[in-house]
Amino acid sequence: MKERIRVFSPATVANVACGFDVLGFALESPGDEIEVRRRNEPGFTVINKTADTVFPSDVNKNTAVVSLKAYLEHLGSEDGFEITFHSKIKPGSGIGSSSASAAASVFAVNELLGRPLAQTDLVQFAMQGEKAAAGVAHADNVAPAIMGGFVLVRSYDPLDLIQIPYPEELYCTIIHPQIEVKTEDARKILRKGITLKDAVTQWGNIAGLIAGLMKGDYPLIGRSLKDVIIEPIRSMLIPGFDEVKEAALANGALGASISGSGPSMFALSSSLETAQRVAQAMTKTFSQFEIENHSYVSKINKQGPKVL
Ligand SMILES: Nc1ncnc2c1ncn2[C@@H]1O[C@H](COP(=O)(O)OP(=O)(O)OP(=O)(O)O)[C@@H](O)[C@H]1O
Ligand SMILES: N[C@@H](CCO)C(=O)O
Repeated sequence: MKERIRVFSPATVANVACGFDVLGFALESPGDEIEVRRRNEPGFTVINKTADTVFPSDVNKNTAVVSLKAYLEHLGSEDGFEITFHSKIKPGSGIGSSSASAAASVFAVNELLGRPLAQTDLVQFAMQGEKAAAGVAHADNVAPAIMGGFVLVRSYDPLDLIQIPYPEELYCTIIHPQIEVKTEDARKILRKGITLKDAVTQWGNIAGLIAGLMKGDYPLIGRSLKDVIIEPIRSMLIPGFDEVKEAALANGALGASISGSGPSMFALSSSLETAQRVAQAMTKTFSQFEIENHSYVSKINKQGPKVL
């Protein structure tokens, strides 16, 4: 039996504008890179070998360990593991930093143990990591991180995850301003109730987005990438949000919104060239607000985590 394994686990964009808590997709890059080694005794250790990223090494708080414990408990295993982080998405970035780690550890150990569980069945354990990080076991980051592509959380109870086909030539631009927004905090500011009018608009858009992805209908995707419920509130935490979004649309993006709970913003485009132009325009606009930021342009990740 193998004693160690090194894996990559992808960043993810949750919500995708109109799909709060129910839709997300995975990116080819960036992601977390971890090595998992079986210990000779029970228990867990976390080693941070990243250059400058700070995240909890406390095994009760790190999402990689919390999710792994839930997975091992399910298997009735008392094995212990050492987890070494070689690279890490910045926590609080809005591109699924906590979920990439949660997905990475359960995927890695499931591989080490000879795949006792199907990949989709790992999502429920990674959700426990999200609960530790955000206070809520939302699945819209961990499900795409583990399954790849676009994943719809049709239901939480029972958990019903649907992979949504999408056009091959879809590219994502991410702009990450150097401010931190914790998901836990960004959830507390949301209104608890919504009007029927907003609900009708929102479910029209989420249905339109799913249909647009499945049909490869770019104009429909663009018309549907709208959020009248969450974005108007959370965008107040992102200086320059309206201008940066406008810059993305003016440069050919199909649509743009907040990635997860922010502060990162995402835009979808129908070609690499457009996605790169959109990245330049968004980053330039953020800079006008004197906010340091960096951008990523990525294809959609098809497979989820991979063994390195
Ligand atoms: N392995 C880990 N990686 C990153 N953050 C972690 C990890 N373990 C625990 N955390 C905690 O999770 C929180 C960051 O998660 P949070 O959901 O707020 O941000 P995110 O995952 O980058 O964003 P989003 O979920 O909006 O995409 C921080 O409080 C951090 O301390
Ligand atoms: N659906 C979650 C995603 C966090 O990345 C939220 O918006 O709070």
